[in-house]
Amino acid sequence: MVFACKKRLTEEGQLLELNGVTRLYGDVVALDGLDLSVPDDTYLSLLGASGAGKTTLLRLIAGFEEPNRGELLLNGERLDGKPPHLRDIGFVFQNFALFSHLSVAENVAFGLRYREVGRLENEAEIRERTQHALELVGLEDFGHRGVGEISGGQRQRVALARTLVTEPQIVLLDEPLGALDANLRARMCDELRAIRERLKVSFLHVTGSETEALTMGDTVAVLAEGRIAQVDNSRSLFTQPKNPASARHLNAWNLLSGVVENGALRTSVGLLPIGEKVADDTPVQLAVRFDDIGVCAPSDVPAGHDHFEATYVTGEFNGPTALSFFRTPDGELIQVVDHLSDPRLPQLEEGKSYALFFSPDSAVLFKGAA
Ligand SMILES: Nc1ncnc2c1ncn2[C@@H]1O[C@H](COP(=O)(O)OP(=O)(O)OP(=O)(O)O)[C@@H](O)[C@H]1O
Repeated sequence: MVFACKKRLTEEGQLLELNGVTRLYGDVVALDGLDLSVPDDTYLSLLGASGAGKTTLLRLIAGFEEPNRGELLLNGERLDGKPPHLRDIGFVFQNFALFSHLSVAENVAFGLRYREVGRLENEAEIRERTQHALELVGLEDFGHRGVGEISGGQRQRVALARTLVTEPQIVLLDEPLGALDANLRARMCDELRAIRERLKVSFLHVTGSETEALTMGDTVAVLAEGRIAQVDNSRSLFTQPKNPASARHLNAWNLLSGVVENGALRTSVGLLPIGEKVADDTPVQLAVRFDDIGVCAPSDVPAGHDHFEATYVTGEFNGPTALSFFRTPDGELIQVVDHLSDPRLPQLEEGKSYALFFSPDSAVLFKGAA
């Protein structure tokens, strides 16, 4: 049995489009004129900090809430105003929301038996579709078990099967790995991607974890202050963030704010040269990645590098990488990453001042206030 293809794309090949979507809660602007396109047959990660509006966005797409302004289109047809059960959209909740008194198979079959539109009554067909959905998520032998008799990762897969059995055009996943322990999370990352690739249904996966977003998504969208800051593939986003909001969300870039003065950047750590011509008094932020900074004695800065001084505060050993924290004279915290397989940093002494140096080519300049 093959799940039916109900897709009819817009001319641009977009499955889901959000145009100027705004959602207000009293004075709180949860989404602020947000634009987002989700192509067909894609895994899109949506990365945002706590309170950025991730859940609100999913709830609007699913139809649990309506926007104050803007439009949502699925296959070119307006979604806003349509009740959730008519939207053809699957939703996997963070806590899985399974029925504890029903078996795995009955949880999956629930949507087929009781949905308002297209309800199935033929038991053989319900059984066949349920079994197929369980096979898709690798749980074909678990249908008879209670949901209390399976592991966290298996519960996650039951929640996914329960959504997939209804053949949605797109599946929304709200922090789907949040309830799993770290080892299981890594395994489920692979499984979710594999299931999606077999099905060719678009997944929109929201998460606050940059590693999860970068690992999972063919494309990653960064949500900041109710808008999309950048949409890109993982590598481009990580290596070339286009604005400070994206850089901040990647948890891999130091940001130094300042103002251009005689062709250089006046920052809290002193004057830093900048590669491009920018008018004086322009507010600018300079971003340098944690792993592009070297550390040495102030007298040993290698030629061709920019540098500033900061005091070593402490280090954090994470296994393959070590993170070192420095504080600039006016209190900014700077992070430097060293890789165990290729260590670059000298022995560091707490409270001692060092030169933090970087190649001007590795720094990214953002014009505009912080
Ligand atoms: N029902 C509500 N009433 C009032 N404010 C709300 C409501 N729901 C969300 N908000 C506010 O809207 C903003 C976005 O909330 P949302 O839950 O979408 O964020 P989130 O990115 O999912 O956060 P988290 O990762 O912490 O779950 C927050 O400032 C939140 O406090």
